Amino acid sequence: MKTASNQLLVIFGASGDLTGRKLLPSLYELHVRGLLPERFCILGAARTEYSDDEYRAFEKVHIRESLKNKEVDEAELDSFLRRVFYLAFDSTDSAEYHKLKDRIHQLQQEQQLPDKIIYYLATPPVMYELIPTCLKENGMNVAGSEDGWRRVIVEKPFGTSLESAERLNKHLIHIFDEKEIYRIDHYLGKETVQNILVLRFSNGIFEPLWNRNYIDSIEISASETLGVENRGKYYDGAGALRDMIQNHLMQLMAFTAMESPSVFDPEPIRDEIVKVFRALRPYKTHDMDNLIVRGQYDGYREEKNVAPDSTTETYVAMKMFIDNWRWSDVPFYIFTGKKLPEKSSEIVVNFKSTPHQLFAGQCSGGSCNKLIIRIQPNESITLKFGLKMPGAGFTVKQVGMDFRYDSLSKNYLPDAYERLLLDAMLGDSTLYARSDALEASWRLIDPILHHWKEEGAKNLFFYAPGEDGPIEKAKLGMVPKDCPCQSC
Ligand SMILES: NC(=O)C1=CN([C@@H]2O[C@H](COP(=O)(O)OP(=O)(O)OC[C@H]3O[C@@H](n4cnc5c(N)ncnc54)[C@H](OP(=O)(O)O)[C@@H]3O)[C@@H](O)[C@H]2O)C=CC1
Ligand SMILES: O=C1O[C@H](COP(=O)(O)O)[C@@H](O)[C@H](O)[C@H]1O
Repeated sequence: MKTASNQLLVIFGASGDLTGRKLLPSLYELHVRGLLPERFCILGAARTEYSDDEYRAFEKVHIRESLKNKEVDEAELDSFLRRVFYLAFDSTDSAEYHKLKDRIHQLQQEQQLPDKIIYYLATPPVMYELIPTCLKENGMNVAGSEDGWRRVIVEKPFGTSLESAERLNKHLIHIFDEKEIYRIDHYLGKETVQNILVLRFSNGIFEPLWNRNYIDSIEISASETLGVENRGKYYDGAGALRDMIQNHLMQLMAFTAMESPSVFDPEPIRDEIVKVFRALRPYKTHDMDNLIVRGQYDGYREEKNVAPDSTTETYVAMKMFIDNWRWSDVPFYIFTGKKLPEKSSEIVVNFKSTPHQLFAGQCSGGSCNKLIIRIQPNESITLKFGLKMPGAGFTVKQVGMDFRYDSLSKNYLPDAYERLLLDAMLGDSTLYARSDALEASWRLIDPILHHWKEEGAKNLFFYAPGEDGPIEKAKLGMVPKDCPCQSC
């Protein structure tokens, strides 16, 4: 396994939710597993005043909370926290960056760190342009030595429209090289998502069937039981289409639909992803209401920081097509929603049925041959097929062949952020989004957002928390018609 070189990670937004709940716990896990370089420090930055020790105490609580189901070795935790430092300053004010520059210099001297720095932007998105500008104005976007480097990790949302994503890309590329920019999509850090590529491209049995000749349709979903919680301000301006579909679910779609790269290297893989997005069939305005449904859970408008007349969607289901040789006319049903009956993300590949049905209970419409890739929770892969019920006659029953990740119990399943942080430290951008892919995905999403803006509440359906909008999904043809097998 490759090891990352010694380096410094600067986290902007260090007092925030993401840092406490995801970034530091993931870095702690990497520390425990011995995956961090020998000389590695984290410098957190935000406006709230803390000394190094106060900040360590503040984050210690969050790390413990985030790892509540695991045993935390206090000595390991303290040794990890000794790598953590903090600087209070206003990162929107270029004149204050000398404080950051001095602190970095001091840490590099004291901790004998090379001039290799990752900047992680975990701040409100309005600061994603400003922080890089300030870094450039203060000469901090380029390394001072030949073997040094700079990298920047940008959190989501990456833009709120095609125009803003293009503007942000243009801005960042003016300050950093494309290969120094890491646009995070935490779904790509999930083990099960990476396994889509291994399942498809390391097995001879699936790929010959992986096309329009044998596949009837594909469903890609992410259902959540939680509502918007304390993120009403962000979410009400975003909605499910921007929050989940434009990034996470479209990336899952790309992994499911892409061609095999000729080599397993970042750029060939990212080339294949962008080809999928460019082949997506754009929605014509008059089709949008037939091919996309959007809903809002009852009570959403009473959530904190949500407009009382909000038309923001908390649920979206859409039927997409990829106009290329492999997928022509195969529907991809993509859906996501908050306050649904269960938390589950999965990909279901529905294979075509046999040309003729011989047995009672056999599937007719689509097919009961399904490959279910369960992204979370209970990570698993299941193949469903029909078998004879024991006893007289020939009645078909659907059964499943299962692989469960927890059967590999000795192998630790890392959190998505662990994998992605480590990759950025190693300089591997395979699992990060490239600018052209992001722009191509926005190209599909933008007209839908415009259409909904014009429509207001028209065609927005309301659902009770705990319901999953079955009628609306059926409108798209997503729910199997009454099938004799009774179990698909
Ligand atoms: N939370 C999550 O689960 C996820 C978050 N994200 C993204 O990550 C980013 C951060 O989210 P989250 O942690 O939830 O947000 P929070 O609001 O919890 O944190 C924002 C951070 O930015 C800091 N900040 C704000 N203004 C300034 C300033 N002028 N100068 C310096 N620091 C500043 C705040 O600290 P202070 O007030 O002390 O200055 C705080 O540390 C967002 O873009 C979000 O979209 C993405 C996926 C999931
Ligand atoms: O990025 C986001 O993802 C989460 C869902 O992530 P998961 O890993 O729990 O599936 C979602 O709740 C949030 O709204 C969104 O911003």
